[in-house]
Amino acid sequence: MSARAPEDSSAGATGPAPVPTRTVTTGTVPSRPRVLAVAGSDPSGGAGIQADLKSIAAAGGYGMAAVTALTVQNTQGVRDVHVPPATFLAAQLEALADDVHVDAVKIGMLGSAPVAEAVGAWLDGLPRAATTTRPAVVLDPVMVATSGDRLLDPEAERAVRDLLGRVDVVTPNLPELAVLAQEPTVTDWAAALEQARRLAARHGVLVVAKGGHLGQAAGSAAGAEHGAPDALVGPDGVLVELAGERLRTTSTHGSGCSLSSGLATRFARTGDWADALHGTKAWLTAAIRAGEALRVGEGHGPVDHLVGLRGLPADTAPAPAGPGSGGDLVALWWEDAAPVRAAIDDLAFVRALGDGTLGADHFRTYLEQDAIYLREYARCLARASELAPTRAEQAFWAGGAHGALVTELDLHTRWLGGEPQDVPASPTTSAYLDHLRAAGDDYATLVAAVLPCYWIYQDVGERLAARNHPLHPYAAWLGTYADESFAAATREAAAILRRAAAAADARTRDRMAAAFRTACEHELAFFDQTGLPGPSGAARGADRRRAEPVVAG
Ligand SMILES: Nc1ncnc2c1ncn2[C@@H]1O[C@H](COP(=O)(O)OP(=O)(O)OP(=O)(O)O)[C@@H](O)[C@H]1O
Ligand SMILES: Cc1ncc(CO)c(N)n1
Repeated sequence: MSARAPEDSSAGATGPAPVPTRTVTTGTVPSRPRVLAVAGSDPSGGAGIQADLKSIAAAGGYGMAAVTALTVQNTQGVRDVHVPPATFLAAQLEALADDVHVDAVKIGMLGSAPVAEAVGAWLDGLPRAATTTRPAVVLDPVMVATSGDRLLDPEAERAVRDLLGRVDVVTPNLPELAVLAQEPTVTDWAAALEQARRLAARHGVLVVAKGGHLGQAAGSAAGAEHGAPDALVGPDGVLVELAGERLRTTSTHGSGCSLSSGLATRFARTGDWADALHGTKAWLTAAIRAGEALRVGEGHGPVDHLVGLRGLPADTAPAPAGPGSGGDLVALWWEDAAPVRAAIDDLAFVRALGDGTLGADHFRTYLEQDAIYLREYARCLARASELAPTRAEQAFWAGGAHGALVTELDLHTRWLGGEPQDVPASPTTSAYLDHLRAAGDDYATLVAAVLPCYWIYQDVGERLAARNHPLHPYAAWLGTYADESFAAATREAAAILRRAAAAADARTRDRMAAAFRTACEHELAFFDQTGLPGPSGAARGADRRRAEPVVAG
């Protein structure tokens, strides 16, 4: 399962091996990989082996753990560290290797140089690359906890650096990246990617550069403007870059541990580091978002590793395992669409609607197209009602169709002073409607295609409604967004989609994911069709282009 040979362990002494992102295996990829975490223990359950085991399970693997160190730790900090003899860790690793076929290894906190050296010796004894039996190895070079406490002796940094040539992927945060590269800590993302590339080239290893610490070094506490990007970087540069929304939360304790063990598990299932990082990032973002609700501790709380299990009705089995299906698919699809949603918030039209500077002509053009859209959208909801497998779902979609025609369309025509006359559907409106109709008789795909219209409207609307005030020129309009019954309908539509996804086979789930994503992109194009120029036009271009093939097809 390994992507590379372990020979070049002495930094820079030999030429680094090429680092492919897609591993050619002679065996089959296991659907339930056996994944070993070699890491420290965090009694608060958010980081270390406790996080790893939950993360591995959430990604569909079987988790095992060899403990390198014990910490006295809660969400506020690390009070003490006890490192048992390295020989005891070596005995744990040996006992496992004697008995269990390990598909992937994640290495976390090592604590001391002798422990790091014992792990290195164990890695050296594993079967060589290009066989079916060598596990993929991810190293999370843990040096400092989220709370700021040290978790590695300074003299052990060299021993961790020595492991770089023996692993497939290393996942440093920005300060750890600098220590490994033996260079100053960088403060911007472009410099981080360049530093990661140098490290990858020097050691023949793939580097996942993590943007969680961006903004901190520059002194801005939240760093919201930096986002939370991650990237997979090889010796020749960036292989995959994932934009990430920076969530305003303190629930990030153990996010690095969770990322690395999720990555190792997903790689063992797919054989592709880029896919594995993509899936892990989508899951982790959902897990960070859900962390606060766990209400664990007063400091940096844990992420909710099992976010994928929440919200599934008790009578519904989780979706069967398969690449990319890690529990709550609908939450993952929503997270996957985060860049599209961010681009909607960023549109000149949406900003101007929020701050009240939107011209009446632009608003009118938007409403006219939306009225045309709503009449057809109501027909799609009526079609969902026709296809619904239960009476409750049939009634729900019939109610949705009625609501779109009566409540929403009435509002439009009142605002416009009558039904739009002789206004043709724009290419953008037609393309969106064609996409909805393309689901045909496939109920699950149709439900996936119609949901973004509810969800994005409700989500964007919530933020717009928060900016309303009595003197706002569109006060009456923005007021309609804060409607709790619409929010409830959105939740119900999402629950129906979740049930449909849980019952669907893998091919249908793929179709559903594409229908959901494309509908999100049509939402972006729809909001943007009034031709209002905005500062972020270049960023939006990519999303618009993705929606275009649907117009052609
Ligand atoms: N506020 C946030 N919002 C969204 N994602 C975040 C946030 N903070 C961290 N992440 C993500 O969590 C992962 C871990 O990132 P980070 O750079 O914080 O690693 P770390 O310092 O090793 O983590 P740890 O907190 O476990 O020590 C990355 O995927 C990062 O993008
Ligand atoms: C045991 C352990 N490993 C790693 C981290 C880093 O988050 C931590 N806080 N505790």
